[in-house]
Amino acid sequence: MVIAAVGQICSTASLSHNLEQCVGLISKAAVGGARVLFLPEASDYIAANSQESLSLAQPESQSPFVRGIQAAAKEHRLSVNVGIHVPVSVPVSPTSPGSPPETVTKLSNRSLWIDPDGTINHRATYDKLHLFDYGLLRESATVQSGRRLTEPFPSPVGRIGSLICFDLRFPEASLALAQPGPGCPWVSSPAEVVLYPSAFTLRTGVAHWETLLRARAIETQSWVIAAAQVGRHNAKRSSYGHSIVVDPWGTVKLELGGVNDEGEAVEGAVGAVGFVDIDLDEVARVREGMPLMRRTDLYPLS
Ligand SMILES: O=C(O)CNC(=O)[C@H](CS)NC(=O)CCC(=O)C(=O)O
Repeated sequence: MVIAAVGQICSTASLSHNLEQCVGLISKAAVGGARVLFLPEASDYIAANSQESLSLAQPESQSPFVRGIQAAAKEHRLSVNVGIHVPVSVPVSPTSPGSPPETVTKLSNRSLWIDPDGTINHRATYDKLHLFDYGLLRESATVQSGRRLTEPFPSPVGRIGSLICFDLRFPEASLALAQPGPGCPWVSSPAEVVLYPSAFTLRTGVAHWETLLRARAIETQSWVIAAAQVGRHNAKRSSYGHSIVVDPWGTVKLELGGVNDEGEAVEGAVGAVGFVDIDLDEVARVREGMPLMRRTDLYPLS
């Protein structure tokens, strides 16, 4: 058994305030005996609009937010998974034939893994593949979709498959990580834990959040860990909260607080940290007890 901690924050456009929240949670997680802390998507900031989001992003290697998380992870000897934004240069097709190639700056919506010595595990970096365009939110206006799944990587709580938020609605991605068929390069070492750091909306959270997370755990026969943003980020935007850990049988092992109907976090929900014993034998027991032999010869995953 290894203790994992899940932290819930309310990011705003103030990176220093967001860092403060995360560092506080890293310390609480360490005091509680956790080996790993899972933090939400976009822990570095949630901006009020596209321009602000683009202007706040900093390269990973120069970001005071990332450095602050690295220093706190090292101080407390703890692994940390955290969601950030990083600028990326994206080629655009020339406006007229013969004009020079141009680029625009967009963002990667990135999940980072920081080891207990404070270094970034670059093999564990994942850039969100599916972008959320719904209602007033147009993620594709600022974010460039990632180019690949990240091969499941070892951690103190088992082999991890990283996905982010809206990726939750695409079961093929989690199946490829945790129940890979022939043709997946990591077929011998599938994920045992699937991550969905998130910032879900209220409307979709009430309707879908827990059901989707439990379904992903049940069908991948994996632990599912979803650290979530909660409460009001700015005048226009709130997140649903309810960070969850689900075991490979689909039982909810941990759930943190959410928001009221107005989108205000309930008492204690911002800055909450929860602890779960991750029992990896449970993955083996569930997978051996009920083998899910996919007929990917008839319905290929890719
Ligand atoms: O905006 C940022 O900076 C960080 N990114 C997010 O919060 C993203 C894109 S707007 N949110 C989601 O994917 C919510 C998905 C969701 O709510 C659903 O699938 O129902």
